[in-house]
Amino acid sequence: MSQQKLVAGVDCSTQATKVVVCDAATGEVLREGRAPHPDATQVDPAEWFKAWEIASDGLLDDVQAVSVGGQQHGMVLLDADGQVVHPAVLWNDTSSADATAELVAELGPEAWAEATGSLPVPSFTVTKLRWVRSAAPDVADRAAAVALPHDWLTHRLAAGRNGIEDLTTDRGDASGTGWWSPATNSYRTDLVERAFGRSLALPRVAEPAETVGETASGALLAAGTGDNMAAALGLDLQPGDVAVSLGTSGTAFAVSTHPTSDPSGLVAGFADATGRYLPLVCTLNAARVMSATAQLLGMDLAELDEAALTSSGSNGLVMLPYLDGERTPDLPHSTGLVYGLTRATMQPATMARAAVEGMLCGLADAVDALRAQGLPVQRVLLLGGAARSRAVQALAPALLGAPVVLPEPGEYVALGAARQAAWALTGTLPTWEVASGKPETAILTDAEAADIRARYAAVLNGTRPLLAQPRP
Ligand SMILES: Nc1ncnc2c1ncn2[C@@H]1O[C@H](COP(=O)(O)OP(=O)(O)O)[C@@H](O)[C@H]1O
Ligand SMILES: O=C(CO)[C@@H](O)[C@H](O)COP(=O)(O)O
Repeated sequence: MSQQKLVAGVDCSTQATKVVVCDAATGEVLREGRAPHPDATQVDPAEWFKAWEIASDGLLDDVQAVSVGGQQHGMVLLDADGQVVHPAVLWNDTSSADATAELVAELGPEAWAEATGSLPVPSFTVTKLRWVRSAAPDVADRAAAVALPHDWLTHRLAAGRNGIEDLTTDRGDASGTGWWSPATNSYRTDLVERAFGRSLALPRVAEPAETVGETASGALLAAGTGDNMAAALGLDLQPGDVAVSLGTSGTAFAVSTHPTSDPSGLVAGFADATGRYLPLVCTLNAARVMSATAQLLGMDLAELDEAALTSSGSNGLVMLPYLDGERTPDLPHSTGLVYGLTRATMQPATMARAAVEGMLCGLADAVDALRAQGLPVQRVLLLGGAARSRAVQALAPALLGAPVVLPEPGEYVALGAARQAAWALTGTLPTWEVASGKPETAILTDAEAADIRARYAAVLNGTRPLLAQPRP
């Protein structure tokens, strides 16, 4: 009789750490845990380790391999002894907006896209390096290495790792730094020096199925990856599939066998966790648009959903949901905007509907940007916390312009990390079935969706100078 092998996958995301323990052969989830993170854009990495300890408590006894998927881009600066010298500056911290403009102006958009596959936006780690130089020069002076959230947590979990020279990362997460080229599989250390004024130690880029260490209890540690790359693994994304993830960030991404480079900055030319590529568009405002609107309206998320579904439509009410500034379109200083208030539209249900539509219009533009890069969009797989919303499911097909598949609710980032752990453990990437649920019935016609998107585009384009003003 064959012995069941267990693997664990971790999602160290913006809002929480989630852990799943799975059967390595089938992917069946046997145990799960989660613990929240502080609600901030600069977070002491020790908080992630605390959350990991709580989320994994009592789950790991017989687990043979572990892998960490993590929120992309966050800057973790370490001194020569491997100690953290500043709270990690996360992907959704827009302090580096001016630094971004400087870096883009210095090299030019085409040169950045050619060098790294992407045009840096304030999320990218390279812009945070430039920012810290002037914002906290004493911190910059002490820094000897720079790592990403999943690199740091993997390092922290690895027993017997001695110092910054033992740090590891993977292609997927490295591709979001702004100093690694997916096309050539190599670091551009000149870009670190350009941003930071001097060199820093960088994690070694591990192979996709590599074992990079062992935990204190003797489980193998796989390379880990960025959260979107892990979700692609968890979904077993294939060409023609586009994943739309509605978590803290909104992302639309697809696997590709060739690298992309978009100097317009809309599509980031990332790498995936299998040796391929993962062109991706990311918005800063997704699930939290719904929770903030629910709070405004004095509703919980189920009531917001119900209100959005029963509303007769947004009737011309448009919400640009840039509550945390925005990344795509590149408007880091922007604030949100509600346009089209009349006595008829100034109603809770209409506002609920406009919030869901506004969030989805941002993602519809993201899916169009992937199409413009020549990526086929045969179907959209909806995931992330807000994919549980019935209103989202009902509005998404017509707004995104593609059939929507709803993978069964699950932690696909943690699952993808677990699948990578199984790959490192057994030497073979296992085939795990992804079960699909039944999405809510679609409620918009194509003509209605086109009208909503046209109004959204008109408000966005008409107010761009206003949205570029500094936030109050
Ligand atoms: N039914 C729902 N409708 C809308 N949003 C939801 C629903 N369920 C959960 N969420 C939201 O999903 C978010 C968490 O999603 P998740 O994908 O785990 O995010 P992250 O990976 O960024 O931590 C929270 O903001 C939560 O409010
Ligand atoms: O910055 C990006 C992608 O480029 C984000 O997608 C982060 O990776 C954070 O993701 P969530 O916490 O929202 O899952």
